[in-house]
Amino acid sequence: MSFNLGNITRLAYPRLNDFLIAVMVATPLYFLAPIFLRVRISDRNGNTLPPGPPIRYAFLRNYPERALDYWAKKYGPLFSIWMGSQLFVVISDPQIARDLLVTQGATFSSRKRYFMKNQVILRGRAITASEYGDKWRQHRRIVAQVLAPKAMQGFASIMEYESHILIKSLYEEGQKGKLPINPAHYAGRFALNNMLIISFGMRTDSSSDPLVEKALILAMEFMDLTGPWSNVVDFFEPLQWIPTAKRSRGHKVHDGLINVYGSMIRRFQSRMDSGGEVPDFLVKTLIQCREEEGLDWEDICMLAAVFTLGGVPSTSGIIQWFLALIPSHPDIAAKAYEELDRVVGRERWPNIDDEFNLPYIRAIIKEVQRVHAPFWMATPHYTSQDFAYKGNFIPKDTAVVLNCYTLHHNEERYPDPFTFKPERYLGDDLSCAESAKLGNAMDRDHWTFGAGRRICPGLPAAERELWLAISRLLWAYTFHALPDEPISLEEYDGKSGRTPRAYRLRLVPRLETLSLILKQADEVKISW
Ligand code: HEM
Repeated sequence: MSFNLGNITRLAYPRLNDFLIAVMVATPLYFLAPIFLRVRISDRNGNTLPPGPPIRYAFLRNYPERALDYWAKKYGPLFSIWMGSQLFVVISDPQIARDLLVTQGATFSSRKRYFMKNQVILRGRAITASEYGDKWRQHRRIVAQVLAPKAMQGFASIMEYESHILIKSLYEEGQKGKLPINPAHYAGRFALNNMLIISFGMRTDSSSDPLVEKALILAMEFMDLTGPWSNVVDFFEPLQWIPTAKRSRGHKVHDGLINVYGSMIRRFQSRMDSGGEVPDFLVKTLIQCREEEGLDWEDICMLAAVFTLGGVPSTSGIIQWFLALIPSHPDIAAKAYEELDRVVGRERWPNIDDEFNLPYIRAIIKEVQRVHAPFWMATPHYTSQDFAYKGNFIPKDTAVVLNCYTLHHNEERYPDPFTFKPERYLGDDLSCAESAKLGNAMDRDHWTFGAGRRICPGLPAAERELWLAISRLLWAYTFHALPDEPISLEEYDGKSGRTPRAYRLRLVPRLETLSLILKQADEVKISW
């Protein structure tokens, strides 16, 4: 018997080659798959991750709320998604939001150490970047003294004054309705002055004060750099070693915050040291309790800065969204005018005490916040331990997103959700802060200020500012878009906080009495 070796090798080698090729392809795939595909994880009781897209994403850059809304419809009110190495769980249902973020607050209240926002720019500070724990509790307690609803009553006259100046500067610079204006700068200065007074006891006394420009640019740059989904570097850690232009922008924002707010704090401190009079506001408290509370220099600067970072683009954004919406809703403006004329009259404008007598104006403000929440994803929370919820496993170190866009367009809660319809809030007599505490989460007005232990501590301040600005704008003006400059209600600027794309409108005085009222107060300098 003779063996034909030639035939054997011809038969065996192709198989060997196929096998080797298969191994060469499969091996890297085996190691790379977890980088590109979702992995199945379950706890020891067999609870698995909430369902979600099969592949991992590097970033969701523009309009991420649209992708989240699509996935929520496809995978349900609790879905999960992998962004590189980071697992996210997305909540799109009010009861689940309450069960997890509120009831299980001890597990669902930390923050991810986002590279750009929390490491490069805020360096773990400014409350919003602090992980859940003693430092966060301490910083939140310190600012709560200034921001609590009771403390806000002390700022009522300041906010009334700033809303007066807002209406007046729009009147003067818009030449009584003759000139179209972009309201961004005016709304920004209104919100900035309120925050400067609460934190430093000072204000800018003209629209051209360089501090307005500096503070607003820093806040907008912060919003642009810190989207919860927009930076690849947040989800692929090795990239954090590579210097990039974006990272340099982040460092510049950090340095800008320390320089701008640090130099104001230093001036304040040297006045205190020399025995001069300084107002009794946040910065004084921070300086006085510095040693006792063990605050370092960056803690103080960032706590002062967060008032403008957190409070300015959001509050001014809602005022801008209101002004963007109202020209295309003359029927709603007409109902507002009717209520204002009937309840307040034409001889004076509304003030803080009128709020609960003007339900339609309150309803307009709540509806603007529903259809144009500045943060469609709030600020992601982070889990500090494993948790199982109705068969779903949510591991420790999961980022948890409140999907406000889908929550705010829930047909069952808000029939005809894409229509701007203030009427839906008539009969809701609660403030946003009270509404957030309701036992039935389905009854909550909206989720614009987040939820649970991390809920926005600036809520009482923001509500007052919005009331004064919007009720007085409605009392004072009629609103006109320019025929050849349509105002977009779809597009926006900002990756974390969102403000409308630049637009112009004309604000025409509605009543003769406006000019008399505006004469009652002028710009004043408040500094030290
Ligand atoms: C209309 C205006 C505002 C809106 C829509 C808004 C919205 C939010 C949201 C969604 C969060 C995240 C909540 C969460 O994690 O669940 C937040 C947190 C925060 N906001 Fe506001 N905010 C506004 C005004 C303000 C003001 C005026 C201040 C300061 C005076 C402020 C200071 C903060 C701070 C410090 C945090 C971090 C809280 C924490 O992490 O514990 N906000 N805000």
